Amino acid sequence: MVPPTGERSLTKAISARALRKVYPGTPPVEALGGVDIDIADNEFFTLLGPSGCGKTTILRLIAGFEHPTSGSLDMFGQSLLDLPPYKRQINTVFQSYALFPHMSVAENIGFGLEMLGKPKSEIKSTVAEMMDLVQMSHLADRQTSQISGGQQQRVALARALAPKPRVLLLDEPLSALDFKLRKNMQLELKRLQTETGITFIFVTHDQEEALTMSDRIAVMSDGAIRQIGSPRDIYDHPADRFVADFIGDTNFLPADVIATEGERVSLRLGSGKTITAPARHAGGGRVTLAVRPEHARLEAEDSGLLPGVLSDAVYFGTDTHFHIALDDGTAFVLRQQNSPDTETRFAKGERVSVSFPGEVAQVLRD
Ligand SMILES: Nc1ncnc2c1ncn2[C@@H]1O[C@H](COP(=O)(O)OP(=O)(O)OP(=O)(O)O)[C@@H](O)[C@H]1O
Repeated sequence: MVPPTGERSLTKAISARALRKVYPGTPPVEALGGVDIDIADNEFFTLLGPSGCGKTTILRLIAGFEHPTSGSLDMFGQSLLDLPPYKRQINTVFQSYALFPHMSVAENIGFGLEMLGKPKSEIKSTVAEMMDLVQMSHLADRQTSQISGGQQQRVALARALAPKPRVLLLDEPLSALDFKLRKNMQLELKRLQTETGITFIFVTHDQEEALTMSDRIAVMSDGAIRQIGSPRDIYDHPADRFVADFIGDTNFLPADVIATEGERVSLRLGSGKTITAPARHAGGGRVTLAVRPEHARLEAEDSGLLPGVLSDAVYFGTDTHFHIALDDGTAFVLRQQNSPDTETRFAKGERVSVSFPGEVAQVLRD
């Protein structure tokens, strides 16, 4: 049976400690430099980062296609390291769906179960259940060479889910789909994860995909994890400059700490004006402030925090992006939502200023 849906349990599906992988070669490549991760049972967990940061290596270690150089890797409390891939109760969905083109949808979905030697009646009922789950029952007898890319993706998912793995690994499974289909499949994947209760570990370099689907995200760079948290946590409270830059758009402003009081700091901005902001990282001196474009306001020259010149205003339908060349030499982008009664108060070339509440400014360590 498919595991029951419901509250995510705190059982650890996957737990890695000091997980390190060096690929041999001249010179050897350290793909993972000692990573700690805990992924909860029934969690939609995403590994997010730029190309080459080590995401796929983590999946390959979990699947058993590669062996770690050092460190531990457990699944539901038991070490995976001496278990061959076929004994791991883990399945993988690849970017290339790797379907058999001359087999029907139903035959493709049942293939893994046949290989496992399951009885015919069980295969039949599981295949029917899986086709229903991915809404492909109406195309059961169609060859997979004669269905669309999005439909092939559904079949690949159904085939991977059919043996009821405890953990499903998904390596950029949506990247071959066009924009609209990808959006639909994002919702679909989240639904499948919730309905089956299977732990999904999803790899992507697309931050929007990660934000919309995941319970938690691990942001990676250079074989290390920079931050693990909920999408909101990572967007609103990036741990460092890399995360703030990689997730969404951010303005970076230089500032000097002039006083620290408990968890708040007073900062002097490039314009000489001061603000108070929450400080999650101790330390004084020069810091970087990160301010999201949608958290700032455009104001008249004298009333805001940072004066400058409005260099461009780009209309995007739902919102307008204002580009401001600040007097201290920093470029700032500010985003304002449009509504039928929004009127642009400022013209290009006009002197303006930028304001934001201290609460929304993130004080970053570099
Ligand atoms: N078999 C291999 N032999 C040698 N180096 C490898 C091997 N596989 C991966 N690497 C290197 O290890 C590093 C991490 O690769 P990995 O495939 O895990 O990254 P990734 O984050 O999944 O990247 P992408 O998004 O491009 O798939 C890269 O520098 C890559 O070149």
